[in-house]
Amino acid sequence: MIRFSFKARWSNFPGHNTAAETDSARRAMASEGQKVVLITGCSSGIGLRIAVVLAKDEKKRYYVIATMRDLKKKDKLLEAAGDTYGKTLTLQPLDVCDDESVKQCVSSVKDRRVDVLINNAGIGLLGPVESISMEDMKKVFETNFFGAVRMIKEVMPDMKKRRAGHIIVMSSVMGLQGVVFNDVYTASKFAMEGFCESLAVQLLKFNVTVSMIEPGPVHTEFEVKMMEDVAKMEYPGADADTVRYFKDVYLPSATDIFQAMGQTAEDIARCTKKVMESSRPRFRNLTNSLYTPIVALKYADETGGLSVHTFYNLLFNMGPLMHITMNILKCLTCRCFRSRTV
Ligand SMILES: NC(=O)C1=CN([C@@H]2O[C@H](COP(=O)(O)OP(=O)(O)OC[C@H]3O[C@@H](n4cnc5c(N)ncnc54)[C@H](OP(=O)(O)O)[C@@H]3O)[C@@H](O)[C@H]2O)C=CC1
Ligand SMILES: CC1=C(/C=C/C(C)=C/C=C/C(C)=C/C=O)C(C)(C)CCC1
Repeated sequence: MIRFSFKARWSNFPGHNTAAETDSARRAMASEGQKVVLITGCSSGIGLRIAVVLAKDEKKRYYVIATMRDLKKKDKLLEAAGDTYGKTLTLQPLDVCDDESVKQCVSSVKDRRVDVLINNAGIGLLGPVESISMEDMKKVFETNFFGAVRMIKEVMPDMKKRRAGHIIVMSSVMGLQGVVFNDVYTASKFAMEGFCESLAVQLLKFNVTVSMIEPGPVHTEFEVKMMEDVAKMEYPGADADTVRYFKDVYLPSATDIFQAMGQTAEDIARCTKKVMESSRPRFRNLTNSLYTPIVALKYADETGGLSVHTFYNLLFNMGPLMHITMNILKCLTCRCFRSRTV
Protein backbone atom coordinates (compact mmCIF):
# COMPACT_ATOMS: atom_id res chain seq x y z
CA MET A 1 0.00 0.00 0.00
CA ILE A 2 1.34 3.41 -0.93
CA ARG A 3 0.16 6.61 0.71
CA PHE A 4 1.18 9.81 -1.04
CA SER A 5 0.48 12.25 1.72
CA PHE A 6 -0.45 12.31 5.35
CA LYS A 7 -3.02 13.92 7.56
CA ALA A 8 -1.90 15.65 10.71
CA ARG A 9 -3.95 17.01 13.61
CA TRP A 10 -4.48 20.74 13.53
CA SER A 11 -3.55 21.18 17.16
CA ASN A 12 -0.22 19.41 16.59
CA PHE A 13 1.33 22.46 14.95
CA PRO A 14 2.55 24.78 17.67
CA GLY A 15 3.77 27.37 15.16
CA HIS A 16 0.79 27.03 12.84
CA ASN A 17 -0.62 30.48 13.39
CA THR A 18 1.86 32.77 15.05
CA ALA A 19 0.86 36.36 15.74
CA ALA A 20 3.45 37.65 13.27
CA GLU A 21 2.19 35.43 10.48
CA THR A 22 -1.45 36.26 11.11
CA ASP A 23 -0.73 40.01 11.27
CA SER A 24 1.18 40.02 8.05
CA ALA A 25 -1.46 37.85 6.37
CA ARG A 26 -4.22 40.22 7.44
CA ARG A 27 -2.48 43.44 6.46
CA ALA A 28 -3.61 43.00 2.88
CA MET A 29 -7.30 43.41 2.08
CA ALA A 30 -9.30 42.75 -1.04
CA SER A 31 -9.88 45.93 -3.02
CA GLU A 32 -13.23 46.77 -4.47
CA GLY A 33 -13.98 44.76 -7.57
CA GLN A 34 -11.47 42.04 -6.69
CA LYS A 35 -12.71 38.49 -6.40
CA VAL A 36 -11.81 36.75 -3.15
CA VAL A 37 -10.47 33.27 -3.96
CA LEU A 38 -9.85 30.76 -1.18
CA ILE A 39 -7.68 27.76 -2.12
CA THR A 40 -6.99 24.66 0.01
CA GLY A 41 -3.69 22.74 -0.01
CA CYS A 42 -1.27 25.44 -1.24
CA SER A 43 1.96 24.07 0.29
CA SER A 44 2.89 22.34 -2.99
CA GLY A 45 1.82 21.22 -6.44
CA ILE A 46 -1.39 22.33 -8.11
CA GLY A 47 -2.75 24.42 -5.21
CA LEU A 48 0.50 26.39 -4.91
CA ARG A 49 0.57 27.05 -8.65
CA ILE A 50 -3.08 28.14 -8.84
CA ALA A 51 -2.45 30.58 -5.97
CA VAL A 52 0.56 32.09 -7.76
CA VAL A 53 -1.06 32.29 -11.21
CA LEU A 54 -4.13 34.06 -9.78
CA ALA A 55 -2.12 36.39 -7.52
CA LYS A 56 -0.01 37.41 -10.52
CA ASP A 57 -3.03 38.22 -12.69
CA GLU A 58 -2.03 41.26 -14.75
CA LYS A 59 -5.26 43.06 -14.06
CA LYS A 60 -5.09 42.23 -10.33
CA ARG A 61 -8.61 40.82 -10.44
CA TYR A 62 -8.06 38.35 -7.61
CA TYR A 63 -7.37 38.51 -3.90
CA VAL A 64 -6.00 35.05 -3.11
CA ILE A 65 -6.31 33.44 0.31
CA ALA A 66 -3.79 30.63 -0.03
CA THR A 67 -4.23 28.09 2.76
CA MET A 68 -2.19 25.15 4.03
CA ARG A 69 -2.42 22.91 7.09
CA ASP A 70 1.18 23.50 8.15
CA LEU A 71 2.41 27.09 7.77
CA LYS A 72 5.97 25.87 8.30
CA LYS A 73 5.74 24.78 4.66
CA LYS A 74 5.01 28.30 3.40
CA ASP A 75 8.46 29.14 1.94
CA LYS A 76 7.98 27.48 -1.46
CA LEU A 77 4.72 29.36 -2.01
CA LEU A 78 6.11 32.68 -0.82
CA GLU A 79 9.16 32.34 -3.02
CA ALA A 80 6.99 31.66 -6.07
CA ALA A 81 4.52 34.42 -5.14
CA GLY A 82 7.29 37.05 -4.91
CA ASP A 83 6.03 40.57 -4.25
CA THR A 84 2.36 39.58 -4.59
CA TYR A 85 2.46 38.38 -0.94
CA GLY A 86 0.79 41.01 1.19
CA LYS A 87 -0.83 42.57 -1.90
CA THR A 88 -2.92 40.14 -3.95
CA LEU A 89 -1.96 37.06 -1.91
CA THR A 90 -2.42 36.28 1.74
CA LEU A 91 -1.77 33.15 3.78
CA GLN A 92 -3.99 31.33 6.29
CA PRO A 93 -3.69 28.03 8.14
CA LEU A 94 -6.37 25.50 7.22
CA ASP A 95 -6.73 21.76 7.70
CA VAL A 96 -9.71 20.53 5.70
CA CYS A 97 -10.11 17.57 8.08
CA ASP A 98 -10.67 19.79 11.11
CA ASP A 99 -14.07 21.46 11.73
CA GLU A 100 -12.61 24.14 13.98
CA SER A 101 -9.82 25.03 11.57
CA VAL A 102 -12.27 25.37 8.65
CA LYS A 103 -14.65 27.56 10.68
CA GLN A 104 -11.80 29.75 11.96
CA CYS A 105 -10.36 30.27 8.50
CA VAL A 106 -13.63 31.20 6.79
CA SER A 107 -14.65 33.46 9.71
CA SER A 108 -11.34 35.34 9.36
CA VAL A 109 -12.33 36.41 5.84
CA LYS A 110 -13.84 39.92 5.71
CA ASP A 111 -17.65 39.61 5.78
CA ARG A 112 -17.09 35.85 5.20
CA ARG A 113 -17.08 36.76 1.52
CA VAL A 114 -15.47 34.00 -0.51
CA ASP A 115 -16.33 34.54 -4.18
CA VAL A 116 -14.47 31.48 -5.44
CA LEU A 117 -13.67 28.39 -3.36
CA ILE A 118 -11.06 26.06 -4.86
CA ASN A 119 -11.10 22.67 -3.14
CA ASN A 120 -7.68 21.38 -4.07
CA ALA A 121 -6.30 19.59 -0.97
CA GLY A 122 -6.07 15.87 -1.55
CA ILE A 123 -4.09 12.71 -0.89
CA GLY A 124 -3.58 9.55 -2.92
CA LEU A 125 -3.61 5.88 -2.03
CA LEU A 126 -2.27 3.16 -4.28
CA GLY A 127 -1.85 -0.59 -3.98
CA PRO A 128 -3.70 -3.89 -3.62
CA VAL A 129 -6.87 -3.40 -1.53
CA GLU A 130 -6.01 -6.43 0.66
CA SER A 131 -2.92 -4.64 1.96
CA ILE A 132 -4.59 -1.32 2.81
CA SER A 133 -5.95 -0.75 6.32
CA MET A 134 -9.49 0.57 6.81
CA GLU A 135 -7.92 3.45 8.71
CA ASP A 136 -5.87 4.52 5.68
CA MET A 137 -8.90 4.20 3.42
CA LYS A 138 -10.94 6.42 5.77
CA LYS A 139 -8.16 9.05 5.76
CA VAL A 140 -8.47 9.32 1.99
CA PHE A 141 -12.22 9.84 2.20
CA GLU A 142 -11.83 12.19 5.18
CA THR A 143 -9.49 14.43 3.12
CA ASN A 144 -10.64 14.09 -0.50
CA PHE A 145 -14.39 13.81 0.09
CA PHE A 146 -15.39 15.02 3.58
CA GLY A 147 -12.65 17.71 3.54
CA ALA A 148 -14.14 19.28 0.42
CA VAL A 149 -17.70 18.80 1.71
CA ARG A 150 -16.73 20.51 5.00
CA MET A 151 -15.40 23.51 3.04
CA ILE A 152 -18.47 23.68 0.81
CA LYS A 153 -20.83 23.54 3.82
CA GLU A 154 -18.96 26.47 5.39
CA VAL A 155 -19.00 28.86 2.41
CA MET A 156 -22.16 27.78 0.56
CA PRO A 157 -24.82 29.43 2.79
CA ASP A 158 -23.15 32.86 2.32
CA MET A 159 -22.84 32.31 -1.42
CA LYS A 160 -26.53 31.38 -1.59
CA LYS A 161 -27.47 34.51 0.38
CA ARG A 162 -25.41 36.69 -1.97
CA ARG A 163 -26.80 34.87 -5.02
CA ALA A 164 -23.21 34.64 -6.31
CA GLY A 165 -20.24 32.33 -6.08
CA HIS A 166 -18.16 29.66 -7.78
CA ILE A 167 -17.18 26.35 -6.19
CA ILE A 168 -14.33 24.58 -7.98
CA VAL A 169 -13.23 21.06 -7.11
CA MET A 170 -9.91 19.49 -8.11
CA SER A 171 -11.29 16.11 -9.08
CA SER A 172 -9.38 13.80 -11.43
CA VAL A 173 -9.82 11.61 -14.49
CA MET A 174 -10.09 9.01 -11.74
CA GLY A 175 -13.33 10.73 -10.73
CA LEU A 176 -14.75 9.65 -14.08
CA GLN A 177 -13.00 6.36 -14.81
CA GLY A 178 -11.74 3.73 -12.38
CA VAL A 179 -8.05 2.81 -12.64
CA VAL A 180 -6.70 -0.53 -11.45
CA PHE A 181 -4.89 -0.48 -8.05
CA ASN A 182 -6.23 3.03 -7.35
CA ASP A 183 -9.54 1.64 -6.02
CA VAL A 184 -9.95 3.78 -2.91
CA TYR A 185 -8.54 7.03 -4.33
CA THR A 186 -10.80 6.60 -7.37
CA ALA A 187 -13.81 5.96 -5.12
CA SER A 188 -13.14 9.19 -3.19
CA LYS A 189 -13.08 11.20 -6.44
CA PHE A 190 -16.21 9.43 -7.77
CA ALA A 191 -17.92 10.36 -4.49
CA MET A 192 -16.99 14.00 -5.06
CA GLU A 193 -18.27 13.92 -8.63
CA GLY A 194 -21.61 12.47 -7.48
CA PHE A 195 -21.93 14.97 -4.64
CA CYS A 196 -21.19 17.95 -6.88
CA GLU A 197 -23.31 16.73 -9.79
CA SER A 198 -26.27 16.67 -7.40
CA LEU A 199 -25.46 19.95 -5.66
CA ALA A 200 -24.85 21.87 -8.91
CA VAL A 201 -28.54 21.66 -9.83
CA GLN A 202 -29.75 23.19 -6.56
CA LEU A 203 -27.02 25.86 -6.56
CA LEU A 204 -27.86 26.97 -10.08
CA LYS A 205 -31.16 28.25 -8.65
CA PHE A 206 -29.06 30.54 -6.38
CA ASN A 207 -26.72 31.65 -9.18
CA VAL A 208 -23.84 29.68 -7.62
CA THR A 209 -21.72 27.72 -10.12
CA VAL A 210 -20.00 24.38 -9.51
CA SER A 211 -17.07 23.22 -11.68
CA MET A 212 -14.97 20.08 -11.57
CA ILE A 213 -11.40 20.05 -12.92
CA GLU A 214 -10.34 16.59 -14.10
CA PRO A 215 -6.58 16.31 -14.62
CA GLY A 216 -4.84 13.12 -15.70
CA PRO A 217 -1.32 12.57 -14.33
CA VAL A 218 0.41 15.76 -13.18
CA HIS A 219 4.06 16.03 -12.09
CA THR A 220 3.84 17.16 -8.46
CA GLU A 221 4.71 15.90 -4.96
CA PHE A 222 1.93 13.36 -5.55
CA GLU A 223 4.10 11.51 -8.08
CA VAL A 224 7.30 12.00 -6.05
CA LYS A 225 5.71 10.54 -2.89
CA MET A 226 4.39 7.64 -4.95
CA MET A 227 7.83 6.71 -6.26
CA GLU A 228 9.42 7.10 -2.81
CA ASP A 229 6.77 4.91 -1.18
CA VAL A 230 6.93 2.24 -3.89
CA ALA A 231 10.58 1.71 -3.09
CA LYS A 232 9.96 0.92 0.59
CA MET A 233 6.49 -0.67 0.79
CA GLU A 234 5.58 -4.26 1.52
CA TYR A 235 2.09 -5.57 0.86
CA PRO A 236 0.85 -7.60 3.82
CA GLY A 237 -2.27 -9.63 3.07
CA ALA A 238 -1.85 -9.56 -0.70
CA ASP A 239 -0.91 -12.81 -2.49
CA ALA A 240 2.28 -13.08 -4.54
CA ASP A 241 0.48 -12.91 -7.93
CA THR A 242 -1.34 -9.70 -7.00
CA VAL A 243 1.87 -8.08 -5.75
CA ARG A 244 3.59 -9.11 -8.98
CA TYR A 245 0.79 -7.64 -11.13
CA PHE A 246 1.00 -4.43 -9.12
CA LYS A 247 4.79 -4.06 -9.10
CA ASP A 248 5.78 -5.58 -12.43
CA VAL A 249 2.77 -4.82 -14.62
CA TYR A 250 0.89 -1.79 -13.24
CA LEU A 251 3.79 0.34 -11.96
CA PRO A 252 5.88 0.29 -15.17
CA SER A 253 2.75 1.17 -17.22
CA ALA A 254 1.80 3.95 -14.81
CA THR A 255 5.35 5.33 -14.99
CA ASP A 256 5.15 5.31 -18.81
CA ILE A 257 1.78 7.07 -18.67
CA PHE A 258 3.11 9.73 -16.28
CA GLN A 259 6.08 10.34 -18.57
CA ALA A 260 4.07 10.45 -21.78
CA MET A 261 0.90 12.19 -20.63
CA GLY A 262 2.01 14.07 -17.51
CA GLN A 263 1.07 17.73 -17.33
CA THR A 264 2.60 20.40 -15.11
CA ALA A 265 0.91 22.10 -12.16
CA GLU A 266 1.18 25.31 -14.22
CA ASP A 267 -0.95 23.67 -17.00
CA ILE A 268 -3.64 22.83 -14.45
CA ALA A 269 -3.50 26.31 -12.89
CA ARG A 270 -3.98 27.96 -16.29
CA CYS A 271 -6.87 25.66 -17.08
CA THR A 272 -8.49 26.44 -13.70
CA LYS A 273 -8.10 30.20 -14.29
CA LYS A 274 -9.75 29.79 -17.71
CA VAL A 275 -12.70 27.97 -16.11
CA MET A 276 -13.01 30.77 -13.52
CA GLU A 277 -12.99 33.42 -16.22
CA SER A 278 -15.44 31.74 -18.55
CA SER A 279 -18.81 33.50 -18.87
CA ARG A 280 -20.52 30.09 -18.65
CA PRO A 281 -18.12 27.76 -16.80
CA ARG A 282 -18.56 24.11 -17.72
CA PHE A 283 -19.38 21.60 -15.01
CA ARG A 284 -16.73 19.08 -16.18
CA ASN A 285 -13.30 20.14 -17.38
CA LEU A 286 -10.79 17.54 -18.56
CA THR A 287 -7.38 19.21 -18.67
CA ASN A 288 -5.74 16.66 -20.96
CA SER A 289 -7.33 15.88 -24.31
CA LEU A 290 -5.22 12.69 -24.55
CA TYR A 291 -7.56 11.31 -21.87
CA THR A 292 -10.81 12.03 -23.74
CA PRO A 293 -10.93 8.62 -25.51
CA ILE A 294 -10.24 6.79 -22.24
CA VAL A 295 -13.12 8.54 -20.48
CA ALA A 296 -15.38 8.21 -23.58
CA LEU A 297 -15.27 4.40 -23.45
CA LYS A 298 -17.82 4.19 -20.63
CA TYR A 299 -20.24 6.45 -22.47
CA ALA A 300 -19.83 4.39 -25.67
CA ASP A 301 -20.99 1.24 -23.85
CA GLU A 302 -23.30 1.73 -20.90
CA THR A 303 -22.84 -1.90 -19.77
CA GLY A 304 -19.27 -1.06 -18.71
CA GLY A 305 -17.89 -4.09 -20.58
CA LEU A 306 -15.96 -2.01 -23.11
CA SER A 307 -13.96 -0.07 -20.52
CA VAL A 308 -13.28 -3.04 -18.22
CA HIS A 309 -12.06 -5.26 -21.09
CA THR A 310 -10.13 -2.49 -22.86
CA PHE A 311 -8.20 -1.62 -19.69
CA TYR A 312 -7.62 -5.32 -18.99
CA ASN A 313 -6.16 -5.82 -22.47
CA LEU A 314 -4.11 -2.64 -22.32
CA LEU A 315 -2.59 -3.64 -19.02
CA PHE A 316 -2.21 -7.43 -19.16
CA ASN A 317 -1.96 -8.20 -22.89
CA MET A 318 -0.50 -5.08 -24.43
CA GLY A 319 1.98 -3.88 -21.80
CA PRO A 320 5.03 -3.82 -24.14
CA LEU A 321 2.97 -2.27 -26.95
CA MET A 322 1.68 0.36 -24.53
CA HIS A 323 5.29 1.10 -23.53
CA ILE A 324 6.21 1.78 -27.18
CA THR A 325 3.00 3.77 -27.81
CA MET A 326 3.61 5.92 -24.74
CA ASN A 327 7.17 6.61 -25.83
CA ILE A 328 6.00 7.67 -29.29
CA LEU A 329 3.35 9.86 -27.62
CA LYS A 330 5.97 11.34 -25.32
CA CYS A 331 8.12 12.17 -28.32
CA LEU A 332 5.19 13.69 -30.28
CA THR A 333 4.05 15.86 -27.40
CA CYS A 334 7.42 17.01 -26.14
CA ARG A 335 8.19 20.69 -26.56
CA CYS A 336 11.45 20.15 -28.44
CA PHE A 337 9.60 18.27 -31.20
CA ARG A 338 6.99 21.03 -31.44
CA SER A 339 9.60 23.76 -31.54
CA ARG A 340 11.35 21.95 -34.42
CA THR A 341 8.15 21.61 -36.45
CA VAL A 342 6.38 24.92 -35.81
N1 LIG B 1 -0.78 14.93 -9.28
C1 LIG B 1 -1.69 14.30 -9.99
O1 LIG B 1 -1.36 13.45 -10.84
C2 LIG B 1 -3.13 14.64 -9.83
C3 LIG B 1 -3.64 15.25 -8.72
N2 LIG B 1 -4.99 15.52 -8.62
C4 LIG B 1 -5.56 16.18 -7.46
O2 LIG B 1 -4.99 17.47 -7.34
C5 LIG B 1 -5.01 17.90 -5.98
C6 LIG B 1 -3.65 18.46 -5.60
O3 LIG B 1 -2.69 17.43 -5.69
P1 LIG B 1 -1.16 17.67 -6.12
O4 LIG B 1 -0.88 19.10 -6.19
O5 LIG B 1 -0.89 16.83 -7.29
O6 LIG B 1 -0.41 16.97 -4.90
P2 LIG B 1 0.51 17.56 -3.71
O7 LIG B 1 0.79 16.38 -2.83
O8 LIG B 1 1.63 18.33 -4.30
O9 LIG B 1 -0.45 18.59 -2.95
C7 LIG B 1 -1.50 18.20 -2.14
C8 LIG B 1 -1.82 19.34 -1.19
O10 LIG B 1 -2.93 18.96 -0.36
C9 LIG B 1 -2.56 19.28 0.97
N3 LIG B 1 -3.31 18.53 1.98
C10 LIG B 1 -3.35 17.21 2.23
N4 LIG B 1 -4.14 16.94 3.29
C11 LIG B 1 -4.63 18.14 3.72
C12 LIG B 1 -5.48 18.55 4.76
N5 LIG B 1 -6.00 17.67 5.62
N6 LIG B 1 -5.77 19.88 4.90
C13 LIG B 1 -5.24 20.79 4.07
N7 LIG B 1 -4.39 20.47 3.07
C14 LIG B 1 -4.09 19.17 2.90
C15 LIG B 1 -1.07 18.99 1.05
O11 LIG B 1 -0.54 19.59 2.21
P3 LIG B 1 0.72 18.97 3.04
O12 LIG B 1 1.94 19.52 2.35
O13 LIG B 1 0.53 19.51 4.41
O14 LIG B 1 0.61 17.49 2.96
C16 LIG B 1 -0.65 19.66 -0.24
O15 LIG B 1 -0.57 21.05 -0.08
C17 LIG B 1 -5.45 16.69 -5.16
O16 LIG B 1 -6.82 16.81 -4.83
C18 LIG B 1 -5.25 15.52 -6.12
O17 LIG B 1 -6.14 14.47 -5.84
C19 LIG B 1 -5.85 15.20 -9.63
C20 LIG B 1 -5.41 14.59 -10.76
C21 LIG B 1 -4.03 14.24 -10.94
C1 LIG C 1 -2.01 1.64 -16.12
C2 LIG C 1 -3.14 1.98 -17.05
C3 LIG C 1 -3.72 3.21 -17.07
C4 LIG C 1 -3.21 4.17 -16.05
C5 LIG C 1 -3.53 5.41 -15.81
C6 LIG C 1 -2.93 6.24 -14.79
C7 LIG C 1 -1.68 5.82 -14.13
C8 LIG C 1 -3.53 7.41 -14.48
C9 LIG C 1 -3.13 8.28 -13.43
C10 LIG C 1 -3.92 9.31 -13.08
C11 LIG C 1 -3.68 10.13 -11.92
C12 LIG C 1 -2.40 10.11 -11.23
C13 LIG C 1 -4.72 10.85 -11.45
C14 LIG C 1 -4.72 11.57 -10.23
O1 LIG C 1 -5.75 12.00 -9.78
C15 LIG C 1 -4.81 3.54 -18.07
C16 LIG C 1 -4.47 4.79 -18.85
C17 LIG C 1 -6.14 3.72 -17.39
C18 LIG C 1 -4.98 2.46 -19.13
C19 LIG C 1 -4.89 1.10 -18.59
C20 LIG C 1 -3.57 0.88 -17.95
